[in-house]
Amino acid sequence: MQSTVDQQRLKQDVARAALAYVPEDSIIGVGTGSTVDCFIDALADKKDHIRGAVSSSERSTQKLKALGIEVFDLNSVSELPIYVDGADEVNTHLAMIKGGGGALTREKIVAAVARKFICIADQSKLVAILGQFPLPIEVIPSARSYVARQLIAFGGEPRLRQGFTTDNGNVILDVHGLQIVDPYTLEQALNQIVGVVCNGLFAKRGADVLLLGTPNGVETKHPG
Ligand SMILES: O=C[C@H](O)[C@H](O)[C@H](O)COP(=O)(O)O
Repeated sequence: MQSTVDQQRLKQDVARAALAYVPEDSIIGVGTGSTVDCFIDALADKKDHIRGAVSSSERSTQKLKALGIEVFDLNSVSELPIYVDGADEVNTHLAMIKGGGGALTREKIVAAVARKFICIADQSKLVAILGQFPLPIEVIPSARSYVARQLIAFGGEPRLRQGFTTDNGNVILDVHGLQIVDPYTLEQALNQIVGVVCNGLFAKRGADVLLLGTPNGVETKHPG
């Protein structure tokens, strides 16, 4: 059983390893979460070598700015060489479940713009089949009940994330009990439900590189 201290060290290890992918004089995409927090801390040492960042959440924006890293609006940036973000679960094809922190929609948008997605994660996130972690779905508030009924038809058990509003003013339904053997197809199908803004499956745009933190060092993985 891994202790919290050990897990934090693995997050710091992968965060530092991701710095090798940051091009000089670039604007990079930065995700959200506790692993990305470690990456932003590490990035501060390199801040004079980059132009700045596009952020996927208010949380990361505040942290970047506090460390003196300029944050650009995505609409003012035409290309991003890399996007660095964590995952709640990742499989060997580097498809992911994301959105545990509720930032999935902006994350998917920034990831879509980036040429390369670098996923940083400790070893606990690597799974054979996605779905043990409840799948987050961002929903327009007035469509909440309708979407929940549709999700039951997919075999899942949707639960409203209580007391939580996304940066976009929407709610999150966390879908429990899914065994996601075909993430690409499920991602497309969920997008067809009216009222769904975004789902937390990143399969169409999965990661290009996974930096996986293990007690024996950082392993670099590519889609299998
Ligand atoms: O909305 C949150 C993001 O998708 C995160 O990347 C994900 O939840 C992983 O976060 P953490 O690094 O804290 O486990």
